Amino acid sequence: MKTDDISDPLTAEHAVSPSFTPGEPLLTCEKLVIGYNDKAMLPPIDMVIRRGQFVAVVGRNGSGKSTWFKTLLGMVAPVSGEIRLSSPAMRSAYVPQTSAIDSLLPIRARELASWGRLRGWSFLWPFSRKADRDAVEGALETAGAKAIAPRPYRELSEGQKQRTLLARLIATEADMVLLDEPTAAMDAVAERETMQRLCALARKRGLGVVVVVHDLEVAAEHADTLLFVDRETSAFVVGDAQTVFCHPAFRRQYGDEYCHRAPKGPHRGNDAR
Ligand SMILES: Nc1ncnc2c1ncn2[C@@H]1O[C@H](COP(=O)(O)OP(=O)(O)OP(=O)(O)O)[C@@H](O)[C@H]1O
Repeated sequence: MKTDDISDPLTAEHAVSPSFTPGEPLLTCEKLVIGYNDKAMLPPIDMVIRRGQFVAVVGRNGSGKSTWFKTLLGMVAPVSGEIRLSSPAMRSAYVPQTSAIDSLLPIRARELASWGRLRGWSFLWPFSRKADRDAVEGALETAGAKAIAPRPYRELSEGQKQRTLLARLIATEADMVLLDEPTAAMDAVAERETMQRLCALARKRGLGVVVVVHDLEVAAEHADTLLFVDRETSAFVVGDAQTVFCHPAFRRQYGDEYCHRAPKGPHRGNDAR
């Protein structure tokens, strides 16, 4: 697929939220303290994740990025503070850093993507509804995984597996998606395409998209909001690339170079609207 074509599938009939209000809050962290065994890892976090927002989370290894994700998802209890959802019906989906999917499982990429549609007892009749089948096909297309859909998951490269997991995530039709280093195993072209797809999910479907990414250039180019976490200086900095890259805590870790090159002014991601 050519880079220019990437966002096209999102305008088609698979759109999740035909009408949404960009900027509407999805999830609010209020004085949220994350950590394990009642021990705070970072200062209290105050932040709102909104519809249409694309947040890139950056920070050194072990700074607490995955722990924050797991806390948002209810997998780790907060030390203190609150996580408020906009409504009880608000749904989030997650792609973890390393997939726990057994690589020996005899399943094809399309079937794995269809797991995104499983709810309640629907595992008893997972492929019976046309709406589900259409959503899976749309998700495979959006994730750039159509061509690999018939192939056994275990035979895919790590980058292709990540695309399949992205398709499963899109198939969930969640309001907010959290992805922990989804492009770690991808080449530069696949990484760029994936980031553009995530941008389009935020802009055109109104999802709140939060992605952990280690490539700072990629983060600045695609996200409209950056979030920098740093345990050494107890920093949790949210803002545009300029704000984050020029923050003293960030410069202490990564040097001044990023600050000098940071795009000026509010950045709305790379997806032309
Ligand atoms: N279950 C746990 N119990 C106690 N400490 C943990 C647990 N899981 C992770 N940690 C510790 O919490 C700290 C933050 O880990 P976390 O995985 O959130 O960092 P990260 O920023 O996502 O790192 P990376 O970039 O390497 O993925 C690390 O010191 C880690 O060892």
